[in-house]
Amino acid sequence: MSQIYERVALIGLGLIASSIAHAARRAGVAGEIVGYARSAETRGIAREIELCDRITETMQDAVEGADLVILCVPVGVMGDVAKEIAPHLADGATVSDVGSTKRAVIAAVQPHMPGHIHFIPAHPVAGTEQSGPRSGFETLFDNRWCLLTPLPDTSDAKLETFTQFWRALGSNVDFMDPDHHDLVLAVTSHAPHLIAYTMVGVADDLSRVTDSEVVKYSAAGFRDFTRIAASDPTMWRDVFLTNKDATLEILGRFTEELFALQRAIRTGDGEHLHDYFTRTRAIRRGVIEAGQDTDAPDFGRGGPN
Ligand SMILES: NC(=O)c1ccc[n+]([C@@H]2O[C@H](COP(=O)([O-])OP(=O)(O)OC[C@H]3O[C@@H](n4cnc5c(N)ncnc54)[C@H](O)[C@@H]3O)[C@@H](O)[C@H]2O)c1
Ligand SMILES: O=C(O)C(=O)C[C@]1(C(=O)O)C=C[C@@H](O)C=C1
Repeated sequence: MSQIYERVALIGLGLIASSIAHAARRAGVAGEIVGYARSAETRGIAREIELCDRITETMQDAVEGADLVILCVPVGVMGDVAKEIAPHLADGATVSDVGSTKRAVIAAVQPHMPGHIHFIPAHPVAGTEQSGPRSGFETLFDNRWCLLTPLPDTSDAKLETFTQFWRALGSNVDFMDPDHHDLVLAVTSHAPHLIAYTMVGVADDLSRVTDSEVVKYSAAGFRDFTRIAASDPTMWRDVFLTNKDATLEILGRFTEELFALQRAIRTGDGEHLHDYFTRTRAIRRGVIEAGQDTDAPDFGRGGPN
């Protein structure tokens, strides 16, 4: 793969930035990768593991001369970071982000962007419950979606170059309206995280269920909940505060369905339960048969019942 950007600046050296650094290096798409982290400890780790070609002490030094700048910080501070870097951005640079919500990030960042800058919001739909500069790995984005929510006046040429960048990192790229993005992610990521947090909180509240029992006896479903509930609290606080409407809409619907299932259990309405679980199973199998879940076991094609 050949170089796409001369200098890529990563602001905030956590899971996503460190994965971008590894994947960009693997693909050879950046002439130089420059990183900025606000804490001296993180900068020290980043230097020690040689995460980037250069680690800077200030955001200004990181973005100066960069033709691509990616904001890899929690969504709640995107606006502050955008404001701080704005005067130092190179002429015609592309600025992007990796935030899990898009409408609020656009509202926070766009007003600070000078006219010569091309702001292209992005969301790689790939992650783990880990955080920090050591947690990244080069295959994180392989075969995952990266959703771009370009603004109406985005230059076609800059968008094409940026799309090539994410494809080179291993992602499939798709384009979405920011509000639609936030609604889709509320269903597929944000509400499920809140449900996992709640379920683990409930288990923790039960006096008989000690921490060790939760881990020791957890079946696959609950094990996934505990993994997800170990995700970064700052990141997820910001996700919910910046995707309020869509998350509340989905949680409202979720609660209605949950009450209906609760009622079916109480009244012994096995038919309702069976019909419901049959419908949800068909959805899962449909996804697998359509080839949309590359991680999934082969249940949909004649595997175990
Ligand atoms: N973790 C995931 O699964 C995942 C997946 C896709 C997108 N995202 C998004 O990516 C972004 C980063 O998430 P992450 O998982 O890499 O988090 P992380 O906690 O691993 O890294 C975030 C980094 O930002 C730094 N930071 C926080 N506030 C800052 C500030 N004001 N100025 C400079 N640096 C600051 C933190 O110190 C940390 O190093 C978030 O917006 C998140 O929504 C996360
Ligand atoms: O696998 C995980 O740990 C994740 O939760 C990753 C996940 C997701 O919900 O799929 C979480 C938030 C992101 O914005 C994108 C990806």
